[in-house]
Amino acid sequence: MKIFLIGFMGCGKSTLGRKLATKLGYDFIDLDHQIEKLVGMSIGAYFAANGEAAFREFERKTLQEFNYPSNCVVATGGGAPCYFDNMAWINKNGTSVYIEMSAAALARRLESGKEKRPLLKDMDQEEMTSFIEKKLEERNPFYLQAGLKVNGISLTPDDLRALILAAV
Ligand SMILES: Nc1ncnc2c1ncn2[C@@H]1O[C@H](COP(=O)(O)OP(=O)(O)OP(=O)(O)O)[C@@H](O)[C@H]1O
Ligand SMILES: O=C(O)C1=C[C@@H](O)[C@@H](O)[C@H](O)C1
Ligand SMILES: [Mg+2]
Repeated sequence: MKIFLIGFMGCGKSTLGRKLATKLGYDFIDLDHQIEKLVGMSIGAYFAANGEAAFREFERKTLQEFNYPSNCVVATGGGAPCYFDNMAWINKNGTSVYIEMSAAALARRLESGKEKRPLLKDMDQEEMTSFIEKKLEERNPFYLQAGLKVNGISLTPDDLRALILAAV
């Protein structure tokens, strides 16, 4: 089974995904890290050098052309499902799981680590909360196409595994 974790920055795709993969005995793939490996720089540096549109193209190519093992957990980039035909591609090729959280909870979590996230790096808590609220409105129509939606607050890898296994 190929499990694609989707959701906003900070919802826990990378952190939970790695632990979930270990529990299932699956490979773990973090598409943001894969992109960083392929372009030879951080996502922040890639945004600064080439802009967001170039990043989205590269992200689509990486998502859709990666040679996935048959059993894996994939942490997608926060924006990946919301561009091109990526969400349809994800649903055609795997089981998608949306880790949902409120804008306020995401903003609290993202306070540390925002320098690594180019879309957020210059914002304070208040700006971040309203930016995330607006982005979630735009992105939810894509995220909500996931086969399964789970609440990301206090979500443990064991909870996530149980919810996924119950749903498939
Ligand atoms: N289930 C959880 N409970 C509590 N804290 C968490 C949980 N999952 C992640 N975190 C914390 O939230 C922050 C963001 O998590 P993570 O990097 O996994 O998010 P992400 O969804 O991969 O974000 P991005 O889309 O930017 O890659 C980290 O500091 C992490 O330690
Ligand atoms: O939500 C987004 O648009 C992003 C999320 C991160 O995972 C990275 O893919 C990048 O920082 C953009
Ligand atoms: Mg991540």
